[in-house]
Parts: sequence; structure tokens; C-alpha cells
Amino acid sequence: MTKTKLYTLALIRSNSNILLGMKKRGFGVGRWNGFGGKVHSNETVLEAAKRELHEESGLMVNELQEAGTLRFEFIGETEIMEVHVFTTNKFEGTPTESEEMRPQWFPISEVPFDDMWPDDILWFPFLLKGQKFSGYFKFKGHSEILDYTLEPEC
Ligand SMILES: Nc1nc(NC2CC2)cc(N2CCN(C3COC3)CC2)n1
Repeated sequence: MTKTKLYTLALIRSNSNILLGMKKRGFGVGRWNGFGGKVHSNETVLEAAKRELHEESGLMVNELQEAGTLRFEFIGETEIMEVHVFTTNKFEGTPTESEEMRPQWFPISEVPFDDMWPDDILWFPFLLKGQKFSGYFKFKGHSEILDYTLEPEC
């Protein structure tokens, strides 16, 4: 019986730059990513996204824009990972290293896809164009996409 587990992912923009964090431990360690984590049972997805962003980067946001939804299946595992992706260019604070993440600004033209999850290069164009998206990816291990669907959502 497959079980869906909710996660958040926040991508922060500033002019032509995007804030990514180097994951220092746990799931996705060694890869650049947006900021996020698990959704607790006593919070909404949006509340979790704001909380995780602050915990991992030190940034505070009043609002986050829904950017898309990504679902991941891993061969041999029963849990489906459902990631709610958010973005904003309105934030307060200065990016600060946390136990989880080492933040760094990247020009949009220099996003380090080779050191990110392999799905990111596929859906980032939607994010950067402000086109909401919905994607489903079947992974073999943590680096091979066996198949996927990805479409714009209005
Ligand atoms: N960019 C991107 N790609 C993913 N791909 C799937 C893994 C194959 C997953 C993902 N997230 C799910 C995990 N979450 C971690 C922070 O605490 C858990 C960050 C966002 N983020």
C-alpha cells in the first residue's frame, strides 16, 4: 500500500540570482537545492515551507508563491515523496549557514545542475518562467530517472 509523504521546497530569487543551499547531512547530502523539509502533522504545507526556509537559511518570508508539485517514486520503496515547490523574491534577513544547509547565491545562468537532484534541470525552466508545473518521476536509486511526466498546470 503506497503512502504519500509531504515535503516542501522553497526557491528564493533576487533579481537574476537564485538562492540555493548545499545540503550538509541527511537526504540529498552533497547536492545544491532549495530549502525545505517534512510537513508536520500540526501545520499546513505553506506553514511548513516558511518554517523550513527560516530554519535552514535564516530568511523570513510573509508570502510564498505556489510554483508546482513534484511526486517521486523510488523503485523498491512504497512511499511516494510529494514535494510542494514555492518561490518568492520578497524576503527579510540574510542567508545564514545552518546545520542542514550552506546557502549561496547563483546567477540564474549558472545554476549548478550537475550537483543537484537530476530532476531539477527538467522543471527549473518552468519555475524560472513563472509557469506552474506538475511532475512525476520514477527513480532508480538517487541518480537515475527511469521515466517521468512533467506538464504545465494553470
Ligand atoms: N530538488 C529536489 N528534487 C528532489 N528529487 C527527488 C529525490 C528524487 C527532491 C527534493 N526534495 C525532497 C527532499 N527534501 C529534503 C529536505 O528534507 C528532505 C528537499 C526537497 N528536491
